[in-house]
Parts: sequence; structure tokens; C-alpha cells
Amino acid sequence: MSLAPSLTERLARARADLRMGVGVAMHSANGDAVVFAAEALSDARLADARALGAPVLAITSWRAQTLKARAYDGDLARLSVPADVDASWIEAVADPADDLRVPMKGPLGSLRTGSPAAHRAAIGLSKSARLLPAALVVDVPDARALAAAHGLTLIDIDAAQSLLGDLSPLHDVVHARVPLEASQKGRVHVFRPEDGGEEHYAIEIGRPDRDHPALVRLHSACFTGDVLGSLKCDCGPQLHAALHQMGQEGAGILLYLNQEGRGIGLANKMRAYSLQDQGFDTVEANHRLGFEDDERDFRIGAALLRDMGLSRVRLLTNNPRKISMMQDHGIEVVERVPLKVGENDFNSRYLATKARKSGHLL
Ligand SMILES: Nc1nc2c(ncn2[C@@H]2O[C@H](COP(=O)(O)OP(=O)(O)OP(=O)(O)O)[C@@H](O)[C@H]2O)c(=O)[nH]1
Ligand SMILES: [Zn+2]
Repeated sequence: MSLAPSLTERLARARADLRMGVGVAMHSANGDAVVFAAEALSDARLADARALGAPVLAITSWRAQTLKARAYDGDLARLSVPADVDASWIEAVADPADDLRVPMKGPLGSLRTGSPAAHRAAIGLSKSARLLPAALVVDVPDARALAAAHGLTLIDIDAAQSLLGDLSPLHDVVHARVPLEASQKGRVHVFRPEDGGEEHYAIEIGRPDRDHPALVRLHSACFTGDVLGSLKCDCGPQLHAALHQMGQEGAGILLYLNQEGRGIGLANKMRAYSLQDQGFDTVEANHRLGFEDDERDFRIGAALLRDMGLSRVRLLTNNPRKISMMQDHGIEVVERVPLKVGENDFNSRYLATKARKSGHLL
């Protein structure tokens, strides 16, 4: 018998540690390290990190491009941290908020020797903790001993690599009837992943006939649009129009996927909005923050549909990527049902950018 948490469970703890600014110990065949999320790092923790060795700041190649730093590791760059800087320097490298007002004084020195394994794992974990994709990394001789001495979460990154790419199984933990404005025959299902990640919801309208293609919408959470009625996007009107169409047809399934801000989380989406106020478009803002333009994992949608017994759907969307992702993961999209609602003076540029850069259908 062992009460020890599994690797998946330790990864969930590591995400919580990073959010709080606590270090995570990482072991790999290529060397050991302790890592911290850049945006949560305090001066005191930076001093503790320096006592262990020379810290390195890992950023994505997108962020490196904005900062004109060399990314020798392909998808990421490892920057040397000057000996005389404090945590505000780390934050300024990680967070583009003041890029225009106070440009970073370079040149930033990038490492090209050594293994980027811990750096890559730390950036991946920071992203899944919905933090900025930047991490402070210090090489240490023995991560196991360090974790035991300081009570840190220990991750074997060689073993974690494959797990991080896998989709965690999701379980329908509960469902109950919720009469909705769009249809009195509403039912909300809550799906919970085994890896301690975000829950996702399915709103079932009526009883979709499993033998015929069901009307389906994959909706990505948008607190500002769905709840506040923000005019910066079209999410709120799309959510309600989709439910109403399902109500009119008598059946359908809307998956409400908690992938706020195309998968970067609400805090990062607000950072992106603030960059948009500086003149960058929705795609450029994501890149300046260090993210891909879309960080969502649509395998979740396909897994939930399969779990609900649906394999053929009529998909309400203007996004061709959603269609190909569904097809790639075993869901046949027999028809695309356009969903063009909610355009206004505030979001017309955003919608035009999505059409021009992300391939959305007009
Ligand atoms: N990062 C970022 N996310 C945004 C921005 N505006 C809206 N979002 C998010 O984008 C997602 C909206 O995506 P969806 O409603 O699935 O829309 P879509 O991918 O354009 O596809 P369809 O609506 O199906 O055509 C939500 O998670 C929003 O929070 C933005 O400027 N930046
Ligand atoms: Zn929105």
C-alpha cells in the first residue's frame, strides 16, 4: 500500500505551488533544477534561488522575439539573469505591460549550452497554471535531496513529459435539470478531469437522438462576454443564440469549456486586452505575452461528446480549426452551422482580425 501522491497528483500540486510563488524541484536524466513562476517571484525567493546557483529565466520564443533575444532552443529561450537585478526585472521580461513605456535595456544574453528540459517543463506547467509562460530556473545537484530538505514538490520531468501531453480522463460527476430561458428542457452536466484541472460543463437541451447528427456548440468560457456582456467580443450573443437555436429545434448540446481567453486564463486575457489598448491586435497581444494565438485543447470537446454518446454532429461555428480538430479526434462533423451574431462597433476589428489571421469564416 502507498499513500504517496501519483505523478499526476504531484503535477497538480506543482501548479498550485507555482501560482503561490513556491519553488518546484525537478529531476531528469539531463540534470536537476528548482523552478519558480516568473510572475509570482518575490525578492526574498529570488535571493533564496541565488543562494543555490546562477538563475536563468526561461521565456517562450514568442516573447523572445518581442524582446529581440536569441531563442537557441527553438520554442524557448534561456536568458542569463544579471547579478544586480531584482524581481521587478524578472517581471518586466515576463510581462509586456510596460514594453512600450519602459523598453527593456538589452542586450539580453541567451544560453545555448546545457539542457532546456526543466525550462520547457516549467513553462508548460506555468501555462497550465494559467500564469505567464516564463519561469526562473536554477540548476541544482540533487533535486530529491532539496525537495526532501525544504518540503518541495518533486517532479520527474522525463516521466511527466508524456503525461503532460495526454488528455486527462473526464468524468460526468453530476447532472441535473435546469429549465432555461432558451428551453425548459435543459440539463447541466459537470465533467471533472482526474488531473485536478478545470471542470467543464455540458448543457443538454432536450434529448438529442444519438442515431442522428446532433446540433452541437463548443463554447469557450468568456467571463467578460458571457457574464458581463462585454462588447469587445461576440461570445455572449453566440452563447445565447446557440442555446436558443437548440431550444427551437428541441435538442442540442452546448459544451461550456473552461478555456477562458482561448486557453490562457482570465488574468492573461486581461493582460492581452491591455496590450490591445496599446494598439496591438488580438493575435499580436497573445504573442507579445509569449503565448500561441490559440492555446485551447479541443480534444476535451471531442472526449465529452464521445462520453455523451455522440459521434456525428452539426457544429455551430465559424472556426474551421474546430471542425478539423473534431474530425481528427473521432467526431464526424456532417454540417457546419454558421453562428454570426453580435457584431458591433467595438468588436468589428477583432472579428476582422480573426477572419484575416485565424481563418474564421465570414
Ligand atoms: N486571448 C484572447 N482571448 C480572447 C480574446 N477575445 C475573446 N477571447 C476568448 O476567445 C474565446 C472565444 O472563442 P469561441 O467563442 O470558441 O470562438 P472562436 O474560436 O472564434 O470560434 P466560433 O465562435 O466557434 O466561430 C473565449 O475563450 C474568449 O474568452 C482576446 O482578445 N484574447
Ligand atoms: Zn468573449
